[in-house]
Amino acid sequence: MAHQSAPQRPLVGVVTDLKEIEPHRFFATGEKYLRALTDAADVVPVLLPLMADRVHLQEWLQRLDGVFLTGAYSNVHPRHFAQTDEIPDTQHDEARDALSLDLIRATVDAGKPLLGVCRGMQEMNVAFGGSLHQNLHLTGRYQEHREDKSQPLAVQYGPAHDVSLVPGGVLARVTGVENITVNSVHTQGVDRLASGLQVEARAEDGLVEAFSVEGARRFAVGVQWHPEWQVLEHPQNKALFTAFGDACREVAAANQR
Ligand SMILES: N[C@@H](CCC(=O)NCCCC(=O)O)C(=O)O
Repeated sequence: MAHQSAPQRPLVGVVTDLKEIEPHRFFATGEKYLRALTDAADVVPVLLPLMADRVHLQEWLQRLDGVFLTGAYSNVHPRHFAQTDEIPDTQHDEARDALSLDLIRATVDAGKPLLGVCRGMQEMNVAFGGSLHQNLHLTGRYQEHREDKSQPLAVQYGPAHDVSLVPGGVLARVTGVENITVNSVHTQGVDRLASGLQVEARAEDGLVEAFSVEGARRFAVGVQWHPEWQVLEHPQNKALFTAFGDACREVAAANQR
């Protein structure tokens, strides 16, 4: 009897971060993202090392069924979206910028699903020509969006504010609700939204908290909050990961035909 290959869960590329752990450099990512991908999206995460100088994007994209962009304490370097000088004492990760920004455009061009969280959402906006506020709290226009680092993680990633979902939008359809209470762990935020991005959610202060990519052939969404945090305890966040996983399953099934 011919061997019937078991249905295989989609493979999803996860962009890593550069970590200096003396005396070496590592490419790493947060466990909570990987567990949300396995437990809520039901996909198999594959870490993508920050080796834009060694690996052609298409070598990955031809084999991946989707791409996931994690959050990170580092910030997108302002040279990618503004002429303003680098703000002193800001953590950057230029190796991640070098991979992520090109990978975002290539992923959407290839019609592969894309989900960006926090820094990943900010990268999507920059990758398509948008800009970021480098210090939301200094603009005088927004509520506090930073976490209190003196608090336990459960508080830092706990409920912080509500976001209103755009009626009829992707997130409204996926979650089935009009508002979500989200966590907030970010210093930067969307200033100019890139053309071609559709607002999906806003905070009470008007800050863009989520968008989708207009014209993307598959699911392509960025959210400023952290839906991966205790994802199974938050139905809307689980629905977001499930929708991303479903889009990746469509790609995987098409590739198996
Ligand atoms: N550095 C950016 C993005 C914030 C972000 O992604 N925070 C995540 C913290 C660590 C984690 O949960 O992975 C900003 O400050 O706006």
